[in-house]
Amino acid sequence: MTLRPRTILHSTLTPFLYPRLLNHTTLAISFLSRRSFSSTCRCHQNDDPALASTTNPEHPQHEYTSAPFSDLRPILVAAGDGGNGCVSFLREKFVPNGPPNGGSGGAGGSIYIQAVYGETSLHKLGRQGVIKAGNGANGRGSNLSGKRGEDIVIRVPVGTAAEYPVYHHQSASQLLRHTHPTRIHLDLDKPTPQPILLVPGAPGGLGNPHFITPTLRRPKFATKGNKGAKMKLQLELKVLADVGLVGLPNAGKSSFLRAVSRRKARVGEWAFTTLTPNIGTVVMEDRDLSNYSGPEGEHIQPRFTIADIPGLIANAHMNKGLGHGFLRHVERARVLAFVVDLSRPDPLGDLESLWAEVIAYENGEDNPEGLGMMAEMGGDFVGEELEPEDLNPELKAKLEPEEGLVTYTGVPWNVPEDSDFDELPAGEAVRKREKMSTKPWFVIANKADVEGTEEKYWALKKHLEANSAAREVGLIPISALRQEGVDKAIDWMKFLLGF
Ligand SMILES: Nc1nc2c(ncn2[C@@H]2O[C@H](COP(=O)(O)OP(=O)(O)OP(=O)(O)O)[C@@H](O)[C@H]2O)c(=O)[nH]1
Ligand SMILES: [Mg+2]
Repeated sequence: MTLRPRTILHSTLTPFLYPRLLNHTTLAISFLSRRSFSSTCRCHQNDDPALASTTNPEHPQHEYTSAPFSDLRPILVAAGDGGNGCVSFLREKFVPNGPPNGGSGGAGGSIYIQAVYGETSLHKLGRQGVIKAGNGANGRGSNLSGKRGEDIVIRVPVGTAAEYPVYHHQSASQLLRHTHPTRIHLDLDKPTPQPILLVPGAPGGLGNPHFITPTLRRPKFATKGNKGAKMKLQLELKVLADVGLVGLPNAGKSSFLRAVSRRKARVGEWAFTTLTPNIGTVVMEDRDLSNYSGPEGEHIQPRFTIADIPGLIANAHMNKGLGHGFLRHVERARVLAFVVDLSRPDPLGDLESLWAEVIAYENGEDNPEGLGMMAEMGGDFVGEELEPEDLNPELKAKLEPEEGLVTYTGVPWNVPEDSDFDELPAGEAVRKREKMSTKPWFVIANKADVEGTEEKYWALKKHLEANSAAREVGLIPISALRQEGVDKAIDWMKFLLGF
């Protein structure tokens, strides 16, 4: 991504200041008003503002630029082939030329996807190579239809999004054109009790009795089953948390998480200590539990979750897109908590860079071609050519599904009428991203125990208030290290989450 100059950052920051906090005065953060800062400090400050020196020498940069965790998984799925139709005739004593009785082939198995609690990673899926459903069995004589192929249900963690490509006119069967008219983005952010159909199994061939006509009483042909469609799916696991911590490397996000939850997040003096997202849970012991229910409906102590993601960096010395990639983990957070390090030379500039990253991510700027996630991962359409059988028109008409006949329960999207399979509206090709800039947000000003940070805190506060319509600015000074002020940050989270 290209970095925006400072002046632009101002203009992107300003309109989003406290959009949901207007006129809010009840949560008076009185401790904010005249907090005296401790002057004794244990300094973990990094003098080099460019952060380069904070990089752990034992973890050279190329190690972390390769995004080591498996939250994006291209997988190849293949529906089962249809069994062939059978050519057979009744043969009995005294019935020398009996009527045709070839059974039809069984349909191939379908591929389904289901989001379940209990799965935590997409790791296993990646190792399976092609995930293939069973083939339908061939039809047999005596009108015995072939057995259906076995279905496959891909179980993924709740929070997985699946994206897959368009099927084009010539290459897809009628069936697929009905079920998959366009690129699909499926967001499995809740468990799905019923598996969702991804690729329907291919239809089986028809046995020879289907081709009886007034002039042809004993057809000596049947049709072959269709080949099962294959396609490449991009699965993406997004961490689901109520609050997302967004900050530069070393700002103290993991320290904050450690201070407020039982999560033992790794904390280090170097940038990029955190390479995979951590989720911490804050249990609100002061709340009455009767009003809250867990995923299975049972009453639980009210709680919320906080996601600590790897640090975001605006500097060009990182691979393009690395920082943005992690933002997907806070994309679905309900509240954004920006963590700034008051001990750095320009906390305001840092906050603005963070906003710039968020907005660049939201606008898809890490992906200039606008081709969406598939392009990012180098994925492409690998659907097999499903040539229509070379059949006479009468037979073709039989194979074409009748209007309104092909309805698949479990497909959660509507098939648009008259959809043009070859053309995609430009906007739809771009991966859908949630609007992050409209979420409620506040700022955690960390490392307030370090000497000389008080002035920076007030300067930052003044600047935010001057640029905001809100009366109270959620800028909470804390020391994650000493666990001071963190309760106030939690209060803000509770408030913004509506507790
Ligand atoms: N003085 C002081 N140091 C702190 C405070 N909070 C964190 N630190 C230190 O700052 C350094 C970075 O802390 P982390 O919690 O690992 O920072 P992070 O934001 O998670 O960093 P990444 O995971 O690399 O993005 C560590 O050396 C911490 O001990 C604080 O409140 N005061
Ligand atoms: Mg960390």
